[in-house]
Parts: sequence; structure tokens; C-alpha cells
Amino acid sequence: MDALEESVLASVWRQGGFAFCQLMRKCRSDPSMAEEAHDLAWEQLHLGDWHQVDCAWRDGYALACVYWAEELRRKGDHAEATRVLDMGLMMGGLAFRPRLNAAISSLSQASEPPSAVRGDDQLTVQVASSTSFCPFVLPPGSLQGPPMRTMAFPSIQKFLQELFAPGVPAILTDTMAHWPAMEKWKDLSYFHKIAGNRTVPVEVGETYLAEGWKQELMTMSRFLDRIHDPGDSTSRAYLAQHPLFDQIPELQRDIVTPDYCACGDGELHSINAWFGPSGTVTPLHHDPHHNLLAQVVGTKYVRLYSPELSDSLHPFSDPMLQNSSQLDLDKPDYERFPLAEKLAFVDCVLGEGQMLYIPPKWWHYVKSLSPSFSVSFWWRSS
Ligand SMILES: O=C(O)CCC(=O)C(=O)O
Ligand SMILES: [Fe+2]
Repeated sequence: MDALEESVLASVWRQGGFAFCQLMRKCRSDPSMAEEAHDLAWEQLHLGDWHQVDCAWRDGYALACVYWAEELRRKGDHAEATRVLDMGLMMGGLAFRPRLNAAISSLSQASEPPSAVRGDDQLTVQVASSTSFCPFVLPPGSLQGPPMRTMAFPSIQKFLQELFAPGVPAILTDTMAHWPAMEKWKDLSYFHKIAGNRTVPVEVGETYLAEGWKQELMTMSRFLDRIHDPGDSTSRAYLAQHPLFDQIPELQRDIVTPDYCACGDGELHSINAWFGPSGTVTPLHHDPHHNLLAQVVGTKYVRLYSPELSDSLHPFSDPMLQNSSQLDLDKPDYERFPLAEKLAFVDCVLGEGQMLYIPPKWWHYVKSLSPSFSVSFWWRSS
């Protein structure tokens, strides 16, 4: 065991993880112990509230994933080894992230490319052009007000003075043409080639507020099939709010963090992927961060309400959902929520190559009008 492994095991030991540490030590002579160690750590991650899981256990879990994946690889089960490493990346701590990434790249070099298993052309998804959206699927009253403010590649100073400081939402155009993603992601079979066998978390259902909504883990290839053939709205699959670029560094090279994210001397909080078929809905909610929502593939309808209107939008009282509105914009019940009916909002169809600046606390509702891939950059000001 190297020094990092020893120090993580010492921390897990202090957390009472004696059995785990013993199993991990035995892994050297008997690699089959790794699976058992993994299962023990997995249990620890699920004992209570996620935020209270000690970092030591998250690192311990990641380490067990590294060892178990090595064992699976020795047995020739590369697909399962990749799944285990992805679980380590998604659920584990940061200490072994470089080891997990290195193991995944080495596996992908050793494995057959996914295109050899399935013909590429089977998976090519025709991405609808920006004009092919259907206005009738939009919430009542959409796109009738004054258009959203639009700025072509504003200077940082202009962004700061006119949008960031006063908290004004706007569409920014001509800011993403240089992203490799703008070319590479046009053909969604690219994701099959780069990451077909990678496991990703996918939301399934109408919206995160709808009954029957759940999260599933599936390979990227399975998910691409679901984009191609989404089924009805209750089985719609959305790879939403996932830090995919931390998980798959190769995709990170396709995007560029906008310079605007340095405004406010803040820190980038997260870069998330929002990838799904036509018709995904993120219900009306707000976030505490500055947000640049960059539309790489396809189009999305976005509606925004000012934070001053929060009371009239009837946030849920449950602390977990306090940032979400009870008003379902797709089936608005204005008898129940009369105050919401006449509220002013701004909306737009966000097209390929455009970014939307959403200031902190602005309510937003988002619906994809075609297969779509957006990237959100959230940052805080200091
Ligand atoms: O694109 C979406 O579906 C939602 C995006 C969103 O809510 C966000 O970026 O904060
Ligand atoms: Fe959001």
C-alpha cells in the first residue's frame, strides 16, 4: 500500500471502519476481498444523510473501487470494471480520482472500441434545427412579451455593468463558436465513441416533481438509445445536473469556461451537463448562484421570473423543495394560485451557440424543444 492509501485507511480506521481496513489490507494477497470491502464502504455511504458521510469513507469507497476494478479487469470483465470505476468517480472522494481516471483510460485503451460492438450509424441522432420547435408544447402565454435582452459577445466590463451588477438576465451570442463541442457534439454518436461504456446517472420521468420520477444509472450507450427513442413522457430520460466533465475529462476539453465566470471575484461552483431528448422539463425553481447556461446542441425554451415575485410563485414549504414553485407551468392551476396568473416574466428560445445569463435567485423553467445538450456554469461572487 502506498502512503496515500495508508493515510486514507488510517482515517477510515478512526471512523471505526476496522473490518474495512482489514479487508483492504488482505486485498494485496487475496484480491477477491476487494468486492467485500467495496460493499462495506457502500453501506457506510448509505447509512444516513449524504452530506454527513465522512470524507474518509468516501475516499475509502473510491479506493475499494480501484482495487475491485483491478480484480474485474484481471478476470476480463472490462465493462463491469468500468462501471465500478465510474461509481468511484461519482460517489467517492477526491483522493483517488487520478487513479480512477487512469484506470478508466487504461481500460478503454485495452478494450474494443464500442463502435466495433454496434454500428455507429445505428445511433446517429438527427438533431433538430433551431426552427423545428412546436410552439403548442410551450406553457400558455409563452413568447408573447418583449424579447429577452440579447448581447453579442459583450466585453467583461459591459457584462459586469449591465447584467451582473444589476442582476439582469440576457442572452449572450457569439461567445461559444470556438468551443470544440460546437462541432464535435453535433453528431451524438460522438458520445457513444468517447463514453459509450461509461455509467451515468439519469433522471427518468416527467419532472423531478412528478410522481414516479426516479434516478437510474445506465451506460451512455443505453442513454443515447433513450434519446433516440424517448418513449412517453413518464419514461423520458434526462442526464441532468451532472458534473459529467469531472467524470469524463476528455469531454471537458470540448468546452471552455467563459471569462464572465470570473466576475465578482468569485469561484466557479460547478459545471453541469444537461443532456436529453426533446421535451425534458425542469420545473420552475431558482438557484443561489450566478449561472451561464450554454446551449451547445438543440434548442430550449426558458422562462424567467424575477426573485421579487417569489411569494406569488408559491414555493413548496418542504425545506428540500423550497427553491421550487408549486405552480406547474405546463398545467397551471390559477384557481389554486391566482397570484401567479398575471405575473410578468421574460422568456426566450435559447438557440445553439447561445448562452443565457441567469442571475442568482431568478426563477427559471426550462423545456427542451429538440434533443439538447446544455452546459451550466454556476459561480458565486465573493
Ligand atoms: O436546462 C435545464 O433543464 C435546467 C437548467 C438549470 O436549471 C440550471 O442551469 O440551473
Ligand atoms: Fe436551475
